[in-house]
Amino acid sequence: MTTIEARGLARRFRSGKSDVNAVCGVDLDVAAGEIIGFVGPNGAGKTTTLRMLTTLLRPTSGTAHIAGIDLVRDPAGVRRASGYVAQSGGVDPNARVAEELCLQGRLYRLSRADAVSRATRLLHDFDLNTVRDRQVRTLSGGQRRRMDIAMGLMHSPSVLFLDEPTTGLDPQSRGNVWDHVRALREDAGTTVFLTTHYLDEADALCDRLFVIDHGRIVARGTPDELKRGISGDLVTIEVSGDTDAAKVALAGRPGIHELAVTDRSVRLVVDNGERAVVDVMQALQAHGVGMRSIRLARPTLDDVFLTLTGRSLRDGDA
Ligand SMILES: Nc1ncnc2c1ncn2[C@@H]1O[C@H](COP(=O)(O)OP(=O)(O)OP(=O)(O)O)[C@@H](O)[C@H]1O
Repeated sequence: MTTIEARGLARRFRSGKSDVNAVCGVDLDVAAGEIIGFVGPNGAGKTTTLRMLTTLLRPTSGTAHIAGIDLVRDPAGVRRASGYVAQSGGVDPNARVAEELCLQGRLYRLSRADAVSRATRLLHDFDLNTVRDRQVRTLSGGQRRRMDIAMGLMHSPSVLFLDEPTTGLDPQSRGNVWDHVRALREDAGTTVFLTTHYLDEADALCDRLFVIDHGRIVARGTPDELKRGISGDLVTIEVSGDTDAAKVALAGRPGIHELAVTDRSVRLVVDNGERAVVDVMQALQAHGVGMRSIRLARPTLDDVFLTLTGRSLRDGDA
């Protein structure tokens, strides 16, 4: 089932005398239970797209449905079906954690009893029980971010939008937030659509990525598909015998784009690394060529990003 569907979604801003086309006709299809990463350099149009999908900003043109509900015709319905966690959560720093969660539930018209029971569940799920009576301003960065996410989940939305959920967190807290995001999908089948500036996060956490640049989607696919789309995988084989014999064994095999022989090793650029490793081992064995080691390397998402946008995400940050 498609949970997020957008067609030709666009937003233009008037800036002085000129127009800024922040988002220029974005199509999105996200299935229920997917974790989607929305990545792009600074100013690419991520936040503007997210603000449209969460009804905070009206599209200039295009349509979108969230959980089957029309964004423009029924924005209140979309807000009931989805949760949004902004970059800086709008929580009162002096409020107490459990009380603030209950208040959020009441804003979504949960009964008092339902709000308490939902808050109790989320405090448990997000490891916040020990800080339930603390003031929000006393929380650590990771606790604070987990609380922001819990706030977005009080009304049990089927879709959760997260704007840079781990920015500024230390590696351990980031890993912890990832675990909680994964658990949302495992336990409740929640669809998660997140923006991130961390390509390792996109790689480790997301099922699929949409790469946006200059307001347009320039690539989409699983992290592996995107990496493969760049240049193929790299297989390096160290042979114990004659490298020329290895070359004869491997030349012209399907899926191998490039074959280079050095002193003791053979270097291949291949379509699909896993498949090629098996194929290469069989071919060498069949030709009686001994092998010391075989190594598979993939282009990183940084390579993908650089190729697609001409910028590294890190440059963008700088
Ligand atoms: N209210 C506005 N008025 C004029 N231009 C705007 C407005 N909001 C955004 N823009 C412009 O639209 C473009 C897209 O901005 P957006 O904030 O969506 O990018 P982003 O991908 O979220 O960037 P970042 O990674 O820096 O948060 C930018 O050129 C930005 O300057």
